[in-house]
Amino acid sequence: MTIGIPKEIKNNESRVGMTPAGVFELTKRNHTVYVQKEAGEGSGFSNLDYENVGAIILDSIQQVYQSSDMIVKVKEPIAEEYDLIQPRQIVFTYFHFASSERLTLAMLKSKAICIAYETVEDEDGTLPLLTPMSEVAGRMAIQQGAKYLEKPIKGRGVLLGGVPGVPPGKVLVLGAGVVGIQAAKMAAGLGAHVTILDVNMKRLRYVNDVMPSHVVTEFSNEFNVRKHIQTHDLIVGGVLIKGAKAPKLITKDMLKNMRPGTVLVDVAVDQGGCMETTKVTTHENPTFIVDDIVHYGVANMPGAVPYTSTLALTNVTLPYVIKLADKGWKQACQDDKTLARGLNIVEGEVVYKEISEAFGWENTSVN
Ligand SMILES: NC(=O)C1=CN([C@@H]2O[C@H](COP(=O)(O)OP(=O)(O)OC[C@H]3O[C@@H](n4cnc5c(N)ncnc54)[C@H](O)[C@@H]3O)[C@@H](O)[C@H]2O)C=CC1
Ligand SMILES: CC(=O)C(=O)O
Ligand SMILES: [Mg+2]
Repeated sequence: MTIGIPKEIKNNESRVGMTPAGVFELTKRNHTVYVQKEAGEGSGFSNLDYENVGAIILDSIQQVYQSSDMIVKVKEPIAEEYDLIQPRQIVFTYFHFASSERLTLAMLKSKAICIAYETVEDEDGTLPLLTPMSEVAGRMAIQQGAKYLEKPIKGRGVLLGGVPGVPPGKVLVLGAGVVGIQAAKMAAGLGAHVTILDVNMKRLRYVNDVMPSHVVTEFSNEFNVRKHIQTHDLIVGGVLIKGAKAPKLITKDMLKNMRPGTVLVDVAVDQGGCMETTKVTTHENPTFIVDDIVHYGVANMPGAVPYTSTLALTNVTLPYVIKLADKGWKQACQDDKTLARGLNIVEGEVVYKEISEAFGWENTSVN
């Protein structure tokens, strides 16, 4: 198979879809790998690093898309990339379709096979290709939140860890999944008081077992959310309903009950956000203010730490890339149900029901 690795063009996205180690595994199996010039630079990989393991470097993104049966990348295609995608081309990347009707329509029109990292799902319901990036984003949420709590950038002016004689800051984490647990762990490590909410009692029991006593679990319901937003300095949104739009746990009317300078880091922004006033932002311009509340809505948080994130992502994607390359998508998905759950759009048809539901569509195909 021919496999193409384009350079990411989303704002401040420095990850790349494959490392030289991944290319090595594919060329060893007689696949051809095209890498766009400088695609790996932001993650510390030169053109020569790729050439040394048998990749062919192409000058332009157009050449990569035109030459490849399968595109392996990181982020969802952005508007400039829509027309590059070819009918029956496999595109293996994050898509987050439920948050963008425009992207969904463009991919339907392309007649490509869109396999979304974020819905590849193991038998036990875990998401092996989302997990490492959620680990990164959960940890980063506290780093970012701590920074935006500083007064010069309109935060409340609270030091999360406090100091001797002064109580620590308070962090509220919505969702005790991968993002939530990593955020709670980082916040607890800084000495902050942490409250973590989920609707899944198994997750809360687990958190209660493994976290120190200044991480307190509570069931997630509107009453508890309304109560805690009044007293917490930093609120991290990490809820997910697989493949679907995130539920809005913090509505606009609730902002007036928060103290000015409270910081909201809505990590779930890529699935539409779990806070009503969330908007997608970029690393260049990560925050905005609504009713004196600081909002952070970067949808590619791990893109800012590519040296860590590219390795963490490609560690988990490579085994599936190899299966797709060796067998083609149909056979690979027949043989591996985990991978098959990643199929979102196939040649003009939505094959993942939460996506059609997100837009209220009954008909799932275009002609
Ligand atoms: N902005 C970014 O750069 C990144 C965003 N993400 C996003 O972060 C989100 C969370 O991802 P993960 O932690 O991996 O998901 P996960 O599936 O591990 O955890 C989600 C948790 O939300 C809980 N939940 C569902 N409804 C809830 C409710 N009403 N109240 C409280 N909890 C509720 C679930 O029970 C689950 O424990 C996803 O949308 C993911 O795409 C992940 C990585 C990077
Ligand atoms: C998961 C995701 O959207 C990201 O890593 O950017
Ligand atoms: Mg994202």
